[in-house]
Amino acid sequence: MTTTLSQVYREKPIRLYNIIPLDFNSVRTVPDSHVWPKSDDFSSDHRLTIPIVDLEDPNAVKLAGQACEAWGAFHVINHGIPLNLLEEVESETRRLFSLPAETKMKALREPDGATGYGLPRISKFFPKHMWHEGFTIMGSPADHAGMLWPNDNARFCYAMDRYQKKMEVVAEKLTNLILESLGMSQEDPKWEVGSSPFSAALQLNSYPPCPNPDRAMGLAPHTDTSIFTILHQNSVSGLQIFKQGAGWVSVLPIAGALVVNVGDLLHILTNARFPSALHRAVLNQDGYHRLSVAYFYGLPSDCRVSPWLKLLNSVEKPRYRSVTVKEYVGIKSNNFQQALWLIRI
Ligand SMILES: C=C1C[C@]23C[C@@]1(O)CC[C@H]2[C@@]12CCC[C@@](C)(C(=O)O1)[C@H]2[C@@H]3C(=O)O
Ligand SMILES: O=C(O)CCC(=O)C(=O)O
Ligand SMILES: [Fe+2]
Repeated sequence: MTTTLSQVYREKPIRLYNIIPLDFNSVRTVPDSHVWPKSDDFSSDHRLTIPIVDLEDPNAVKLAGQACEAWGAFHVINHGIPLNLLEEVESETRRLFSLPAETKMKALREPDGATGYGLPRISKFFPKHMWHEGFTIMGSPADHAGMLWPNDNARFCYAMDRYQKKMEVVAEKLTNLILESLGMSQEDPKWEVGSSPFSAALQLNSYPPCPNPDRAMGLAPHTDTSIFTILHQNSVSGLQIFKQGAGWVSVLPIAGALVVNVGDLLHILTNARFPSALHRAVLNQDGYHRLSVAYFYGLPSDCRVSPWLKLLNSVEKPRYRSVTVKEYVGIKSNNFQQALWLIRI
């Protein structure tokens, strides 16, 4: 029997304190639980930018490979997602987070669950809470959406379902692009799983206006556990990517473009040639509400990952041992930023 991510999380329950977001509509000051130490510097370099890859450009393969190697991230344009679908998903996301706190609490993620409303899973690793509320969807959003809007969830569900279907197509295109950039073919990866080799999740993120954006954190630094993540952000900036040698770099929104960032699974599969991008979200200084929608393209829990043999030779040896996704998620749930280091050979 295959293990789902929900089953993996069932073994790692999270305390309610680390799931329940603040009632952002009623707070006028930042409570101590959300004030981050002065030593945390949220500034970034605005002069550098991640590359832009145009999927209709004949050079897209080369550019995507270079971007993954140097940045672990890039903007993608001409991706095939209609602008009106991005707008609709954004407006349904806003509608969800604008609900009263007590309504959102009806769809609170279970302590041992994977989906629903709540703080990010990484909250338990930080002494302070984040100025963030999220809603996680895996497959159909109908159950939790029904708890929020018993009679009026069709529009939300339809938008999220349609978005996930279209995103899967973009993710497949990007996978082929990435494989090609590594000199591999679509048949080269031996995923060792059943009929559907991939699994995905959608994360709706909300960063409400904050009375003291210099001392509160939107989303703390982390890498994603995905192969890669495809992010839509609204027109409010906040995303930053850490670049070796340069520090934190802002990823300013480009209308209609999506941000792709390399996750830990691709890091392992490429033997760290495409390193997973360390990123965070800081808060807007001008009191705007920031929203983002992350599509995590990953592999099923029972899938085994190890560096692709085709990328190895007598000089380049595997840096990571073989792990199942389930095992890796388990290691990350306990050790967070040390997870890749803990599976190195
Ligand atoms: C598939 C997933 C990736 C994610 C954990 C999750 O089950 C759903 C939420 C995702 C998210 C979003 C915010 C940052 C992050 C590290 C977290 O705490 O929850 C990611 C998780 C991840 O990539 O590991
Ligand atoms: O909101 C953002 O810009 C980043 C979101 C993110 O990193 C995530 O959902 O994993
Ligand atoms: Fe992320």
